Amino acid sequence: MIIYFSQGGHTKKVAEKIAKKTGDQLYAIEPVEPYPSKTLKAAPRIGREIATQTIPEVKKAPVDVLSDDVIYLGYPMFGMDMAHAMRGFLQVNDLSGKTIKPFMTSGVSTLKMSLKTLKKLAPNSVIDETFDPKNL
Ligand SMILES: Cc1cc2nc3c(=O)[nH]c(=O)nc-3n(C[C@H](O)[C@H](O)[C@H](O)COP(=O)(O)O)c2cc1C
Repeated sequence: MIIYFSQGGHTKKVAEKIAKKTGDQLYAIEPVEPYPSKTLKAAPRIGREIATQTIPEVKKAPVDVLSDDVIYLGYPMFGMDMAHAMRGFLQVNDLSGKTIKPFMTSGVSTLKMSLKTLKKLAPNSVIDETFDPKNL
């Protein structure tokens, strides 16, 4: 299963590329209050969430979304770390015992900059830090 958050579509594109290669299904996480798809409109909210360290409420995924042992987990980098919407997802969805293959899109930030947050929010998962969708 490929679980991703994408505000502006970049991460969605990468998720879809992974799906083509692996045949996995896609699940777009759903914030209770959706972000505008136009980045100019979404940016003030994202900026506020970064400044105030606010985690938005995110819907719980259906059980079948969480049934695979391997989860590809994708998010944009916002404020040099994992997008807050993905943090909200990990707070209400338990990925214990699973292998997480994380990927991200960003301007300049690296995946590594988000791994501390990922490990904190998925403490009982195996994180494949070497995963890179380009190598699929
Ligand atoms: C409010 C805001 C903050 C951002 N912060 C960062 C950042 O800290 N580091 C970075 O490399 N890119 C940053 N970006 C760029 C996004 O990570 C990049 O455009 C990403 O591909 C967006 O993914 P999406 O289209 O799937 O939402 C930021 C973008 C926005 C709108």
